[in-house]
Amino acid sequence: MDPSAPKYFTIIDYVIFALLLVASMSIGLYYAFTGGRQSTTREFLFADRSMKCLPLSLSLMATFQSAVAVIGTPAEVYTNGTQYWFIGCSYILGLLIPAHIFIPVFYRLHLTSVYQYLELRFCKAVRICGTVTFIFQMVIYVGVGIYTPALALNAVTGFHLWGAVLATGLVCTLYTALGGLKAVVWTDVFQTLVMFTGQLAVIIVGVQQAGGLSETWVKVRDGGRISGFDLNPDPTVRHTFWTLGVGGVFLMLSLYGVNQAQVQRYLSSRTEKEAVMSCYMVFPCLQVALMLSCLMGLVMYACYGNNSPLEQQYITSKDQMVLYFVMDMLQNFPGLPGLFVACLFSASLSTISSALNSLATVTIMDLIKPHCSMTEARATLLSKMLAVSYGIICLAMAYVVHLMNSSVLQAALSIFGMVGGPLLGLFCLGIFFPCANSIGAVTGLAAGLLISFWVGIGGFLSRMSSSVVPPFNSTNTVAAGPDNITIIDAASRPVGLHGFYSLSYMWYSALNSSTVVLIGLIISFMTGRTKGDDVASGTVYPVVRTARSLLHKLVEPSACCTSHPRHKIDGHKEINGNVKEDAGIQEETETFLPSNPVSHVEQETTV
Ligand SMILES: CC(C)(CO)[C@@H](O)C(=O)NCCC(=O)O
Ligand code: NA
Repeated sequence: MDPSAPKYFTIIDYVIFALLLVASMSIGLYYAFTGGRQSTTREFLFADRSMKCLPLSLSLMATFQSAVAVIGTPAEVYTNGTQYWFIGCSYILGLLIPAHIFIPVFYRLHLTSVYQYLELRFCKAVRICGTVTFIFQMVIYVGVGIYTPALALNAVTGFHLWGAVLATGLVCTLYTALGGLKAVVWTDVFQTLVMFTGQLAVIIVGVQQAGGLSETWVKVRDGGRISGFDLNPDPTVRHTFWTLGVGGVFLMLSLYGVNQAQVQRYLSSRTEKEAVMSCYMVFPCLQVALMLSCLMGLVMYACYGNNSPLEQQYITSKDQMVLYFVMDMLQNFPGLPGLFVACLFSASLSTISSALNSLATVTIMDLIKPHCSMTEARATLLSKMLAVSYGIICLAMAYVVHLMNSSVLQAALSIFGMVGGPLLGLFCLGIFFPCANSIGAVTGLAAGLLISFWVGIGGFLSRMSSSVVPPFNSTNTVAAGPDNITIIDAASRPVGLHGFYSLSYMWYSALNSSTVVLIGLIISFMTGRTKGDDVASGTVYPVVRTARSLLHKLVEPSACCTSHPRHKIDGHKEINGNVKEDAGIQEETETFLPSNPVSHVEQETTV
């Protein structure tokens, strides 16, 4: 059979794909007609603040794991080897810090959106700047998320491009608008399982086609696809242990620490402990997801070696490789291509729905409600209409993405770093630096975004114009192990402004968040820093005191049994999350700052 001929779906494949959409829709309908029937914003946006950690952790993982990762990671591993796998190291600190610093601060303030924190800590203007930046980030990201699976499907199977975009966009918008956060979380759970199953099925069949496990291993090892620790400190090398393991921590913090979509899940937990647990449980889920997508890249290499379908010009971009591989290898397994396409779209649906729900949340809570009072029923109706509107805006954005052209994984992670990075900096400025003031915060954010777009767009343009150094592709991999790559890079290392532009995209988040903190502090000191007493209580994390008490516990282990306040949280287990004004938590909050906590938050949160 001619390998360049388009591969077609069988009827079973279509049925499986349709089943995914029907099942997701049904979950949406179920939550539209049960419980409180989505009649309050508390239910629609916060799932009644009663979620448990298992569904939450799967949902937390699903939010930023879209078809982009399912398609992009194997393509990356196929071309450049397993170096990217080291991003898994960044998950450790990238989740521990949110669990023990961001969640306690945000949860105890009873926020309605993470941007409300910015108003409590700084002022209304900072809150609005943060909200607008977030909306900008998520709309672009969702555009990429809707477009990616549809494009790959179109290129390989001839499936109608805009048909797929519209089908996913509309189904997703509908179940998000009908079922609220409960539907979003439970479809995430279902879709994550479909995603894992699809990937696993392809890997198993792929290993079989490559001649078994040991044969697969020999092929990828001889092909130089197993990378060791690359400890090259050069920040312009795209993927090294430092860019992935350290730069990745900042990326993770911007996503799992301060991104509204994730914080909303922490806030909808029954208890703070449950929120922290869900954050812990994301770790194994993320590692499984990363492992499956990296393995898929290796299996693909074992099957094609250096004769990639891209090289043979059966396809036109790296991002079509995974789907080509699936259609090529799974031809004789009716239903499996459909399962994988369901996997791909599951990954994206779970991302889009989380994004739409969080976009509706910030728009109502940060932009509308503070400025005009309305009844609960009105606010809920408005939230649903906002979810639909954002669905349509994101569909339009998919068209804009269609006009751009870049490797989807790098594009998505660059957006996180370019827009999420400055936001992370803004929150860090507030949480760790009591002296920072509002003017510093706004100026810092502006400076961070400026540098970010300068480097990001400069880098994009200079990569476009200087395709002198060919991307590391399969022709020169035969002889070149990972060491040779470094030499090629070093020889052509760019200088001056070009050096600045060629900063690895994995450092964007770190660079941009540090810029915000640095500029924010300088401006704060120039315009009169905030005095300790003027900082709203509970909005600052006491770094020094926590470090000192940790040290104390290490030196004197017996002291922890008497002075540790943990038993107070445990005492809450049986108390339902609604009763948060309980004395135990008040006391906990007081360990942050010794004055009356959350008094001024209440008017807005306990509607
Ligand atoms: C963001 C991480 C690193 C962790 O969640 C990973 O899921 C990923 O590479 N995501 C790429 C973007 C996407 O899949 O939409
Ligand atoms: Na997803």
